[in-house]
Amino acid sequence: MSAKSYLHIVAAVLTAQDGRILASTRPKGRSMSNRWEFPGGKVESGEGRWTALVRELQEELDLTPTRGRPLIRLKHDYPDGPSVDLDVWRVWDWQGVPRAREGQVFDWFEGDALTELNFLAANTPIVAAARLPDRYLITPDWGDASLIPDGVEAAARGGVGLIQLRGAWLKTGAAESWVSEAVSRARALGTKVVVNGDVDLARAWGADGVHLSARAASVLEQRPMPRPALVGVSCHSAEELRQAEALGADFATLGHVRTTPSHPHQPPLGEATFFALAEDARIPVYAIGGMGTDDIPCLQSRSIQGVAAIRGLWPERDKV
Ligand SMILES: Nc1nc2c([nH]c(=O)n2[C@H]2C[C@H](O)[C@@H](COP(=O)(O)OP(=O)(O)OP(=O)(O)O)O2)c(=O)[nH]1
Repeated sequence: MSAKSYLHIVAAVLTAQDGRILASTRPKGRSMSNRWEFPGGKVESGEGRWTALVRELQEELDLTPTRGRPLIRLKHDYPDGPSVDLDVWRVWDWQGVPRAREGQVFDWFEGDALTELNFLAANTPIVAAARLPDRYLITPDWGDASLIPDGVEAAARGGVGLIQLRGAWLKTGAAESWVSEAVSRARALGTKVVVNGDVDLARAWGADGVHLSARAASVLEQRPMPRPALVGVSCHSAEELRQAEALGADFATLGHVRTTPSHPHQPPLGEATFFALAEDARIPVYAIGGMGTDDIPCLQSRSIQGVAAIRGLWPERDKV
């Protein structure tokens, strides 16, 4: 049997300096018209990916992108339409002012507002990737939770866009005040905060979402919090990734990629297995386990969201 053929599509998540993202409708007369999408189109035969993206943005919006990187790549089979291999890029810099050249409607949206638009069916994970940053910090499990708000603020100031609050301290009496302080300081800097494991606490404390273990995710039939809340799942295998996708999770962490002090006796996935699993995933994936910011360029060159880490991202104690 011959392998199914997929149309290679490039699309751009144009991200302005204030963080807003451009989305546009498919023009009348096209398939799936009026649904929202990210600007882009088919790669022509023999054309490079970036060249195709530049051409599509010039044709559709009169813009020339000048800086970008792969964001997410996934395949989708439309039941009554094409099978597409969506190769989506984050673009931060461009020349020109966008103008609709094909009768489409476009606008700039905050990340959360994107979840309210009627996007093409393939785009749910793309919207998740567009909303998520490349660095995901998990708080260390310290006895002294009073350091959490300052640490969270320092990390947010350093550009960490997503933080998971985790640790035994979450169950202590003082936790609520540390969490609400951390959430409000992070939010003021545009950083989101999710709570490890406990959906009720995440809701009660006004966090931006929850991060679940694969085991906790496996007993759920649907997302425990509706969008725009974020739902993440810790995955270690293809099976757990499929489970997270079926649940409608916004993202997964996958690891551990390398041996780490926190898992000294468990064999790591290793980079080859990590990349094989992550590139096959249909939701954004963060590499976890011995990873740091130095790994981000390599991960991004392969359309992987970024890194999740404790040690690799928690600010030095003297900066807290
Ligand atoms: N540009 C773009 N295309 C997307 C996105 N999501 C998604 O499923 N697609 C699909 C829709 C189309 O089947 C294909 C894009 O091809 P295209 O935009 O060149 O298609 P087209 O205008 O020639 O229209 P048609 O052939 O589908 O009628 O990829 C997205 O976010 N942006």
